[in-house]
Amino acid sequence: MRTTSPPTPDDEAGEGLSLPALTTPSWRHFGAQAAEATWARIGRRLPALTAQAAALAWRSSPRDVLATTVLNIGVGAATAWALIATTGVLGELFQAAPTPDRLRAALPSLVVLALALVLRGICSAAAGRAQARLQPKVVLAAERRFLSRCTAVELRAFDDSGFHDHLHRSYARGSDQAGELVRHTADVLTGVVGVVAAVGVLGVLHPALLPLLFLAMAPQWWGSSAAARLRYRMIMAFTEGARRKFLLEQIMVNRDNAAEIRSFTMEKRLLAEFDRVADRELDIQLGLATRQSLIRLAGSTAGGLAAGAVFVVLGLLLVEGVVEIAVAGAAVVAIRVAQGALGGALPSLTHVYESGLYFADFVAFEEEAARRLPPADPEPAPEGFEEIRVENVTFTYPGGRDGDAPALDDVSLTLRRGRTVALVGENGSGKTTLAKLLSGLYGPGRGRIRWDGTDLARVDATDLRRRISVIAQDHTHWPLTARRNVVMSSPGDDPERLDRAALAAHADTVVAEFAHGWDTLLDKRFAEGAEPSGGQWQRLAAARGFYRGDDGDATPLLIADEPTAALDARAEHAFFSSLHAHAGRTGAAVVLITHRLASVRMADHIVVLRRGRVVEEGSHTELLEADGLYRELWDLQASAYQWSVPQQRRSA
Ligand SMILES: Nc1ncnc2c1ncn2[C@@H]1O[C@H](COP(=O)(O)OP(=O)(O)OP(=O)(O)O)[C@@H](O)[C@H]1O
Repeated sequence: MRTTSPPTPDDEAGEGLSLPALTTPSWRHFGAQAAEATWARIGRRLPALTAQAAALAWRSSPRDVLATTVLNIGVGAATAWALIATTGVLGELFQAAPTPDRLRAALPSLVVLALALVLRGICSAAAGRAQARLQPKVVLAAERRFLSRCTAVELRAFDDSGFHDHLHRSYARGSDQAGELVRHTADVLTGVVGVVAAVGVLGVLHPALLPLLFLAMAPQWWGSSAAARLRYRMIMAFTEGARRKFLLEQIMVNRDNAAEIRSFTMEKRLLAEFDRVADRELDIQLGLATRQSLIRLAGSTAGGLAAGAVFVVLGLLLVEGVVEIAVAGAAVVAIRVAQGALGGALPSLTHVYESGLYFADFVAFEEEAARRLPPADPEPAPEGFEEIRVENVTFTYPGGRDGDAPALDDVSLTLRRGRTVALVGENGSGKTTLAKLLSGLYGPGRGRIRWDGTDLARVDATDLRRRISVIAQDHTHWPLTARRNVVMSSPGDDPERLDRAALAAHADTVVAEFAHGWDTLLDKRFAEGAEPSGGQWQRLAAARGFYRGDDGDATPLLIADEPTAALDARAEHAFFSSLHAHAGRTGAAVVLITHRLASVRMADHIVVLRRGRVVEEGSHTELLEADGLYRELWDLQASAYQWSVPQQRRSA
């Protein structure tokens, strides 16, 4: 017989994880566009991008925009002034006179030069400060607009995978890129002002000097564009690797995975996969460093040759008497200034283009979100109802394929105040979907839901939801105190109402066990935070629903979607009793969704769904007599309990 020895840690590391290929993210498209951008394309888009950046910045802080612009122009003016003063200084210094006389004559121009440089420094520092204040304001304003859009769109937008992708792309890059766009645009402005100042001064000194300036700047232009393209190509080459690395990091640092990583001894395999990806990233980075050095070498060689050519031409102009020596000296300084300004502006130009692509996508998301807002000027929701009528409602989730069956198909039913209706049916039969329509989260595709005479399609959905309390199947674990987790469902903080809600949901016993009672923070990420169990969370979510529903007539509908899935038998029984008591005491209509048919028995009316259609309805007794799907499900659950007792006795 062959025996196999258990794998050693080294075997496990060797196996790796063999992650499959990732799908191409849509934002990669922008990286590709940036990598292929030519100066002509950038130039064509620049006016629109600058206008967008200016509008965005203006909305965030007009004061800082004005300061940035005016101070940058001040930097340019001071630069021009300093260059002209330099000509004056050089002109006096090159006079044929004794040195002390020359120095004395140059002194006024020297003072002007010093003043111009000081002014330039002050303007430059103040412009930097205004720019530094502007960027975070732009990011915050963009984030705020993004979040307000996300929370305002209709819920169905989240079921559309296209919208969802767009949302995540905008979330990941949009607001930051808005800030980058404004920052780089301001940097371009600073650079352009510097170049314009140098060009202006050279033009005044002698127009023949202008071609020299362009000759000196050409290698820089080339080097900058080559470096930018190289950078983008490398980023593109490693995008997939970076995403894999991120994915692996997320698996390893996520608390939810920590237990399974250890149980299945995945540590070495995860690290081996990480090393493989990281080694490839390192190779690419080292390759990038070498190629960047080569480009820098080529750029500086070309720059040196251009500088040599400039000096030769300047020398010829001097010999021919076209320019004086002072002008030639000032021209050298002006060319250096222009080169410095261009060196700052060129990389920013490519960044403006790249940020602009992301920002345009961000703006497109905002426009799309605006199209998905609830209708404007709806009617106010009715205060209450005697009857809710669901009439021939058909509903299909957005993003489904043609031919997909609707989640609800021609469903009709009636709810009345003070009565409990149970929705039952197998998984995927449409119960939760119906509950979401009843709670005003979705509107029906066809058919109507009416509160007495009012069609809910016409009313303000937010206003309507204020009158409904929901105990959701997938409730949120709010990172708040136990008290806030419950009372957040209604304005105000009423201790007696909190006690009643906790009692109804059996959350009082849960809270009694927390170290700080109601003031215990329910999130382990915070200091002294607690971690309730699934059933404890469920009781708190139920208390939240009861708390909201306990306000007289203001909340006439309570919907409980599988509220007891995680509860123990005692808590479950108590919960259903509370639910019925709630309907009796407040006069609210209660909708209960559950697979526990023993509890459904207590409902006033039971609706059975199958594949999105109502197939049976009536009281428990009527449905048992009808001998249909409900009977079948009931018998299955009942037989499990009847069978278990003799079985246990036999084995005892
Ligand atoms: N957000 C969604 N997008 C697309 N389809 C959905 C979505 N939610 C549910 N569905 C589909 O709608 C149908 C009804 O689902 P629903 O959640 O209403 O069933 P259910 O009766 O509540 O099921 P369960 O008992 O498992 O909770 C299912 O086919 C499900 O796949």
